[in-house]
Amino acid sequence: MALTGKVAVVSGASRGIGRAIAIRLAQEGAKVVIDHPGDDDAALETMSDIQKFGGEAISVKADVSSSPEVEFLFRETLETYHTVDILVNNAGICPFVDWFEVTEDLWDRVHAINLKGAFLCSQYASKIMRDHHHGGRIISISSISALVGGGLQTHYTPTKAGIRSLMQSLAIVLGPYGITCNSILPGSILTDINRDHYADKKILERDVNRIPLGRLGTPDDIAGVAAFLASDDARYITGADILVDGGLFVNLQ
Ligand SMILES: NC(=O)C1=CN([C@@H]2O[C@H](COP(=O)(O)OP(=O)(O)OC[C@H]3O[C@@H](n4cnc5c(N)ncnc54)[C@H](O)[C@@H]3O)[C@@H](O)[C@H]2O)C=CC1
Ligand SMILES: C[C@H](O)[C@@H]1OC(=O)[C@H](O)[C@@H]1O
Repeated sequence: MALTGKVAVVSGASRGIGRAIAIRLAQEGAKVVIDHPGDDDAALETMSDIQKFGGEAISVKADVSSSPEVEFLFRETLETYHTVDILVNNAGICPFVDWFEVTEDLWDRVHAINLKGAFLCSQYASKIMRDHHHGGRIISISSISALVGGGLQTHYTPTKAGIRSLMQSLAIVLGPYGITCNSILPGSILTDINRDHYADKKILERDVNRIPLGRLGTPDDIAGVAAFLASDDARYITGADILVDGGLFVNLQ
């Protein structure tokens, strides 16, 4: 197994893409820390799915937008597994809201969870990786929205562009420590984040028709790419993006 003996922290791993990544990394042999913001039942389900195939995981309640809670997340990780080799910055929210209705509070909340959360987790994880002298992998779930706009996502797309930019800058700073920093840019993946949005069949049909591969993505479509970036095969990749969108981005005409 490609990740045997590695310790991976996955933020927002109770559901959706984070959950699929946590399970896939555990299938590859990693010991996984399932971060969640208080989503206990779903986090326990992720953990029990991992334990069913003999994988190892713990779950830790920590809101990534809070520095003391992120400190707690990494303290618990060190107490149980003694190091961190892989961080996946996945936690995120995307309320679909009209531009004229976007409040300062909403703007701040989305930025605090999506972008500040990636900053806090990356800084805590990279200090451990630096001090333990074994290199590491930081993988952030940005979005196709780092490259294009979204009419109902004016408060969200800047956070995804920011995460991609953070990974590029961290690739420079952390390269000398053997820590790679990359982004995955998913297109439209059906999860709880957009389930209500896609309950509107017209919106669903419109979006699917724009995807050359003819379907929305699944969390597993992203999990395999995260496992690759965490593996030794990706050792010379840093500061890069992998767009995983079924061809949506190139479908202009
Ligand atoms: N579903 C999609 O089409 C796309 C999703 N993404 C990104 O993928 C990531 C995962 O989203 P999905 O799995 O789709 O949505 P989801 O809603 O299924 O999962 C989001 C996860 O983040 C966790 N979370 C929310 N606030 C948190 C906080 N303060 N601290 C810790 N965890 C928190 C939730 O508990 C949940 O496990 C997000 O960053 C999202 O922006 C990017 C591109 C497309
Ligand atoms: C949640 C949305 O469906 C999803 O989020 C993104 O980042 C993509 O751009 C999609 O719009």
